[in-house]
Formats: sequence, structure tokens, C-alpha cells
Amino acid sequence: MLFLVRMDVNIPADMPEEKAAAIKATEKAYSQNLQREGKWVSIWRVVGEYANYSVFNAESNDELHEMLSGLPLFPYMDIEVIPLAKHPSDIH
Ligand SMILES: O=C(O)CC1=CCC(=O)O1
Repeated sequence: MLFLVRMDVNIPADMPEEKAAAIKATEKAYSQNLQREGKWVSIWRVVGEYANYSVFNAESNDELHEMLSGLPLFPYMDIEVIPLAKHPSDIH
């Protein structure tokens, strides 16, 4: 099952820079592990915003929720999930 996910990141302005940098580094490793596993299919920066659009391949809503809620930046994110179905005009 494919899901389009938008993540908007809102790190509190008063968070110490070192703590923010550590969370971002952990987030990057977490994301890249899921990408290597084929679960996090792609990630794109939204131009001019601290946000991304990502495509996830999950077995179920529960698996997607587990992946998203495990994000180190999860406490500082607004997340929108759009389930995707095959388009009848898709030639692939
Ligand atoms: O920078 C972001 O958009 C948040 C994020 C998700 C995965 C990652 O490495 O950073």
C-alpha cells in the first residue's frame, strides 16, 4: 500500500542548537534505514519550507503509523497522510 505523506517540521525556537542537530542526525539515519528497506520510497523537500513530501510503502495503516510515530522529529511535526490507489490511466 502506497501513502503520500506531508511532514511539516516545527522545532521550538528555544530548543538548544546542539539538541536540534542531534535529533536531525538521528532522523536522517532513521529515514535512510527505511529507504534502504524499501519502506520509505522517496522524499522531496517542499521548496522554501521546512517540510517534505514522502511516499511510503507499508503493509497496513498500523505499519505506517509505527514508522511515522517512530520518527525522532515526530513530536515536532504536523503530518498529513493521503492513501494512494492505482490510477486507471497509469501505463506502468
Ligand atoms: O527535513 C525534513 O523534512 C524532516 C526529515 C524527514 C526525514 C529526514 O531525514 O528529515
